[in-house]
Amino acid sequence: MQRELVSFPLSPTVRVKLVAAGFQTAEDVLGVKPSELSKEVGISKEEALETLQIVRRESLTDKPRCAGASVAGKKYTALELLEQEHTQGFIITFCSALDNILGGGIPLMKTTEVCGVPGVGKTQLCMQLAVDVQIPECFGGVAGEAVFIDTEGSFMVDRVVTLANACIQHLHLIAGTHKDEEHQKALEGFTLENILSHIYYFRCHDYTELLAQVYLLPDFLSNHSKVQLVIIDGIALPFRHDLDDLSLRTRLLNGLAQQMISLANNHRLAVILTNQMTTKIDKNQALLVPALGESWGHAATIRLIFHWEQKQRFATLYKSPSQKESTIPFQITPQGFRDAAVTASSSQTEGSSNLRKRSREPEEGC
Ligand SMILES: Nc1ncnc2c1ncn2[C@@H]1O[C@H](COP(=O)(O)OP(=O)(O)OP(=O)(O)O)[C@@H](O)[C@H]1O
Repeated sequence: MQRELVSFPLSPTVRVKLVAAGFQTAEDVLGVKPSELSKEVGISKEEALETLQIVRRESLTDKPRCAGASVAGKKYTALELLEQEHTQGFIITFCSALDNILGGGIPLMKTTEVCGVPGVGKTQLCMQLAVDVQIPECFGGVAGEAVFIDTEGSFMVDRVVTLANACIQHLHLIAGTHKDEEHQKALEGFTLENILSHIYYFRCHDYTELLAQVYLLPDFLSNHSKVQLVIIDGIALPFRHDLDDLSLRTRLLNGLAQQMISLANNHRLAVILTNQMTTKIDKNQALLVPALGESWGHAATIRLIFHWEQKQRFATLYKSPSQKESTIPFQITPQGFRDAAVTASSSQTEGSSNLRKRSREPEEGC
């Protein structure tokens, strides 16, 4: 890896400082920790992290190019892409209405952002998915593992235990109707202990820790090849409270979004990001919109918005490259994330989601 640092898309100031400090090639930089780089070069920790992210990302895409198989140059026919789409897995949510509007569940190889007001059920979905991703293949699952990055401290292990036990119980019921060896064998490994030990939990207290964690993920994933789901629960909190420099914030967020997209593609896994809602005043109306601004809206491939309508929770598929915009009701039961109890007004609707500002409604009685 002898690519000169001057050929990387770094800011001119950082480039000059790197060269002045004696860093010439990508190889010189990649072995250095962000805090050391910051000290040695005389740049901020954020700039050091961003520099390492850029160099690392560019170097990764250079590798296949050097091997004579450029990623950029690799061509697929539409038929190959169609086959890829058909073989692409999904992680079921245990809410069949949500799975349906998503085309089968949370897709692997894509980034999905879940936005919503506090208490609407974002973390509940994340914890549910960390369990569901482990469902064995013969039960329609992807038999994977999960990485859970928690910026808000919302992860509750007791709750995961409840969700996991409910899932185990559900699979036992299904296995009762398929009394073959494959299902019985798969169930033997699907224990509470195994489920909990295949959720890798990281707590990040600020955006530096979050960026560092994301920066280290490729190495972690190389050693944990069964990980099929990476969750960042609370993407907005570290960036909304600790960072005043808005242009730096945008650059760091763009870098993070790019990193998550390449993780999803390179490791064939699903990425889930949760985001808060914030109030935007538009034509004298207060609207609830996802935090982090409009440019962040392009970061994830799929965007779901969870919201309340009176006493009912709803999920709106707001953005998807392949599925139409739809709204479905859901509920959080003691067993986990589930379909809403059927009522006349809670059937699937297209489009229109009322995301206007309104005070938080009380819980549904479940
Ligand atoms: N055992 C349970 N039984 C029923 N509902 C539950 C249970 N545990 C949690 N809930 C529901 O889930 C809600 C919390 O949802 P969650 O933590 O996912 O919110 P969130 O959207 O992530 O909010 P925040 O942005 O504050 O993290 C609770 O208010 C409650 O309604």
